Amino acid sequence: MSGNITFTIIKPDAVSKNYTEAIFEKIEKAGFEVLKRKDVCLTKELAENFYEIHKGQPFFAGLVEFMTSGPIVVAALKKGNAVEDFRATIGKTNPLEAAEGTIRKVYGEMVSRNAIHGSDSDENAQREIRFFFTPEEVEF
Ligand SMILES: Nc1ncnc2c1ncn2[C@@H]1O[C@H](COP(=O)(O)OP(=O)(O)OP(=O)(O)O)[C@@H](O)[C@H]1O
Repeated sequence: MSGNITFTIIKPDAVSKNYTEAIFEKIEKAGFEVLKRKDVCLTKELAENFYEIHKGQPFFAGLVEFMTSGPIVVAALKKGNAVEDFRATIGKTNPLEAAEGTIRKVYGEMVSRNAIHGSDSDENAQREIRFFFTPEEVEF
């Protein structure tokens, strides 16, 4: 059975264009409760750890550079079937292929600047929440 918590990052492209509040409005309209959010600046080392699964991909260095190029906003979200539902809400990785009305379609530019991240499994949602929040911050 799938869990009711997922994790998101508003990426530097969206934050620098002041899309953050509009994106959170869209997230809440889609039925998600924002349990906790905070502003973060990733170091190169943290970004490399967060995306370690993509180490070796041709886009890895660019991804790390992009994710460290400015502030991000991270958040834990709650809704039934959270992971799957949130990935439907944000749309496909490439904004050019994302469905109309999805967050990446509306706010993303291209695959390397796609505005938002959403966890791809319950296990990764927990890992990513622990990566960014202290245990005290996520006593939901
Ligand atoms: N071919 C690519 N070129 C450039 N960047 C890419 C490419 N594929 C993926 N990325 C970047 O790496 C991130 C992680 O890729 P992944 O395949 O995990 O996609 P995702 O699960 O949809 O995205 P995210 O993990 O950010 O929610 C993408 O969000 C995107 O920013």
